[in-house]
Amino acid sequence: MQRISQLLKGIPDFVKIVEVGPRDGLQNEKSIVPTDVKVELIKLLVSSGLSVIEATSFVSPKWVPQLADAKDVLEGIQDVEGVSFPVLTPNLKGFEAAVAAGAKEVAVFPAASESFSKANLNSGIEDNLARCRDIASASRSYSIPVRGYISCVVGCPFEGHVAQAKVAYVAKALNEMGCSEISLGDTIGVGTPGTVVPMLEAVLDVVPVDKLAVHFHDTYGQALSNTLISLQMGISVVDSSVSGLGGCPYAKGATGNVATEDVVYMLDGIGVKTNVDLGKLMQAGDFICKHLGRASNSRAATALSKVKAHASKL
Ligand SMILES: CC(C)(COP(=O)([O-])OP(=O)([O-])OC[C@H]1O[C@@H](n2cnc3c(N)ncnc32)[C@H](O)[C@@H]1OP(=O)([O-])[O-])[C@@H](O)C(=O)NCCC(=O)NCCSC(=O)C[C@@](C)(O)CC(=O)[O-]
Repeated sequence: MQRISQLLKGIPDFVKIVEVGPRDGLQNEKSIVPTDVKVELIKLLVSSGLSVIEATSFVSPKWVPQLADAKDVLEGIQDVEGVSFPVLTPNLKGFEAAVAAGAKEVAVFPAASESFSKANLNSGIEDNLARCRDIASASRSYSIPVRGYISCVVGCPFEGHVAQAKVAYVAKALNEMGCSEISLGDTIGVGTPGTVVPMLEAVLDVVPVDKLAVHFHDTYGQALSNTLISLQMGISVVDSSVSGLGGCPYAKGATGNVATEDVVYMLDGIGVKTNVDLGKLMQAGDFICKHLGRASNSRAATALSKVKAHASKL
């Protein structure tokens, strides 16, 4: 027991979970999910206790048709108080539309890989950072916090391994432009603690730990190990997606983010507070999985549902 507490010593007492299911989770779904289903999903997630839920993106509907209803989604949750609903904005056009629709927090999303940046945003890293700076500067006049994502922090579907120095370069740029939080994304889920730790060390040299978040996709089943090692390095913000929804259009077979239910189950198990009720979170997961007609990718939710079904038969 003594040994275990030694190993868990560096882990923060409280972890903020940033739920990205309604955005990252749904953005690649082929069939358009109706706006009222998205709104209901967000409200169910709110009732589980989550304090930050990324609601949608103000991107080109030609690039991401699934999120073409961004304005309507924000309208549907405008009466919900006490929760942050950041939205993705790739350029000033998206930023202005988001502000007009009532967004109170936005996120920019450069990549650490040139090829991924071009595929995802039709612009290279430097051009994209210039757009992020424009958004960061516009946001100051509205007092709107800007979150910065970095995609491909350990691997890129086009270029393979991504150098830590490139990630640190983009992280430093986002920090200098005033981003309130910088989320490090293993977009295609190829990282292991062997690649994640050196990447985090390089970023921690240029950005304070309390500004960092981690964003792991679970393609190779490494997301929980990568999350735990990041917490051991002092990071206290974790992005995750209810039921592990999501994928990446540029990497065949890439899966969604680590499931929020699995993160909450692990954190509950090691005594770290999240203020998220796992049972209510599972109801949100059930709701969206039923709508999509598929099983949950959360191992914890699947196991707990089976235990519950078995108990109800006794
Ligand atoms: C950046 C652009 C817009 C450039 O796309 P572009 O085609 O180069 O844009 P453009 O400036 O040439 O304009 C072309 C058309 O798009 C319109 N347009 C231009 N901007 C907007 C906007 N904001 N909202 C709505 N419409 C817009 C613009 O008005 C014009 O309309 P038209 O005259 O042809 O009718 C495009 O590439 C785009 O929308 N990309 C977004 C892709 C995306 O959302 N990817 C998924 C999110 S990233 C991610 O998931 C990774 C992350 C963050 O989760 C981290 C991780 O997992 O690791």
